[in-house]
Amino acid sequence: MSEQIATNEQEYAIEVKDVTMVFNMASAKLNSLKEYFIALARRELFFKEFKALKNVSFNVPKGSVVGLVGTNGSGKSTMLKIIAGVLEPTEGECVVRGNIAPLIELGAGFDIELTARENIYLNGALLGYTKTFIDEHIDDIIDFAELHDFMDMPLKNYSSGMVARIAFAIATVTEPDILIVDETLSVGDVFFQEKCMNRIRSFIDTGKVTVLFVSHDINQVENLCQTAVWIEKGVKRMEGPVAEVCEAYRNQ
Ligand SMILES: Nc1ncnc2c1ncn2[C@@H]1O[C@H](COP(=O)(O)OP(=O)(O)OP(=O)(O)O)[C@@H](O)[C@H]1O
Repeated sequence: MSEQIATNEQEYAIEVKDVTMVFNMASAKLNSLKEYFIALARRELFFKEFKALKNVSFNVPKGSVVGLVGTNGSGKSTMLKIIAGVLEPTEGECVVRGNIAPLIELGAGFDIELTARENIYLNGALLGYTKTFIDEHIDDIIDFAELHDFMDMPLKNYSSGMVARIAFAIATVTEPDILIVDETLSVGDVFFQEKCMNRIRSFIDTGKVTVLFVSHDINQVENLCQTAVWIEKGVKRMEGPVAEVCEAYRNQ
């Protein structure tokens, strides 16, 4: 019996187990670090607890494509960051099996003083690629980003869309086990978005890559995903076949 459970668990790429995330928010508006320390010293600083996620649980089977839907501020990005290991949940745990390409906050690990080429090596190292691997793939990355003439320009002169192009190209140069896609692609132009979606679809077509997809474009979620999880005000409201969840979400 226990052996069967273990086998089933291995079939999940992601297990979100009873996750609660509490943020401490300062109750007063402070404009500087100086004001912060003065308020702290005077014991005038109070924090309010805010639960961004409340006992959320769901499983993502390996090779499945799952959409995460919910209105603004419902906790989707927080959930993705916990899964990607960027945030530690206050309670509960998240088990992830496989390597993740997190397409959230694209370019967050970049150094804007360095050139795009230098950032490819830096970000590649953060993603666990060796220098030899990047040497072999840098042309593919530059080709995909279509920024050949800008490779030796410091990133501070890049537009947000150009940064997103480089970041997406690096993160998806190899096939990940798990791909996490947030709204970030929306900063790219429509042609680049289409190119990114094609690459995401090609990963999905292999049947091996697990995809967790967040978008406010409900039609896109319906087109791409098989199942969906609806989170509202930090609580899981519904989980199931994508058409049913999206229908309920539209009619809320
Ligand atoms: N670092 C933080 N500190 C305090 N509160 C935070 C922090 N990050 C997120 N929150 C709060 O947690 C709640 C959920 O935010 P989150 O970004 O996860 O929502 P979301 O569903 O992704 O929203 P959107 O659709 O607008 O992107 C919000 O009320 C937000 O203000």
